[in-house]
Amino acid sequence: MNFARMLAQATDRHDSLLCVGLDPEPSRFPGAWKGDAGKIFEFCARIVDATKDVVCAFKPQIAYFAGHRAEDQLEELMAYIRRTAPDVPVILDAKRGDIGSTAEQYAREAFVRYQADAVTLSPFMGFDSIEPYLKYDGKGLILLCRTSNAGGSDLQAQTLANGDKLYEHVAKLAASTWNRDQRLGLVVGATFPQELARVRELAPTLPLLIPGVGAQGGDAAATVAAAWREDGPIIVNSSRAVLYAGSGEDFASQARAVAQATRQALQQAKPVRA
Ligand SMILES: O=C(O)c1cc(=O)[nH]c(=O)n1[C@@H]1O[C@H](COP(=O)(O)O)[C@@H](O)[C@H]1O
Repeated sequence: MNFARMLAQATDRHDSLLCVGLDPEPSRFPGAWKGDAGKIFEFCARIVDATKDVVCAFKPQIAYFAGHRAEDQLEELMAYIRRTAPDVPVILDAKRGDIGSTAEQYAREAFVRYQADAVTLSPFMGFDSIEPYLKYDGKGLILLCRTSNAGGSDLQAQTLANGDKLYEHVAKLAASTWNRDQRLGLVVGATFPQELARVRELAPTLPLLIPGVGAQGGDAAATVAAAWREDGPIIVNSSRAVLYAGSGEDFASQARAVAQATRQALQQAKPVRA
């Protein structure tokens, strides 16, 4: 099944706009697992078990695995999610961007090695750095547009010769010429609700991956108000606030409680249908 359809079904079935980000940091693991990079898979699998019925997606961040020489555990985790939560799409957060021949290898990594349903990409190197990923039917490509960090403004807020800010230009391209077969989405931080609303205006129906609620302080209600549309999917990511909600043996149920509360806050912020 393609990414867009999986996302729509998981969003509906679980009544959820929440994506749980899988950013395993061993130094924050509970109890006896603390500091043990050999427990990355187990930690993430427990989080998946505890939240799979309250999310619209999972988003493993590849650096948290690669940084600990734990790519094998990421492969295991991807297979585990596929097996135990087959209806939940998985976005591999890799933020790749390179010339076409190298991009082909990154695309292979995301979609063949890890079997992801979608991947995050940097659009900085232009369309030919994105094109190789389009060869994989049905997969979603989510381009960085207005990132959640303060430094995102350094480049993304610069005004171009045509009067657009760089992030606006990215949104326009993704909503038009670059979106050849309707598989592009955009990353926009919850920490910048005004820019989020602007991106939604420029790209009314594109899926928006919105990180920054939870640990980065973005507001769930403001996020939904700025970006949610009946025909424009949003995927609101929270990682650390969910993963490290508890530090004891009950960490998974604590994670579930925070995920449920975040999911509810997002649902409640949706406009009531007339
Ligand atoms: O592409 C992303 O997911 C991303 C883009 C962005 O602008 N900001 C951002 O925080 N992220 C990722 O989203 C997650 C946010 O984690 P928390 O701040 O712990 O919720 C991390 O995995 C980041 O790498």
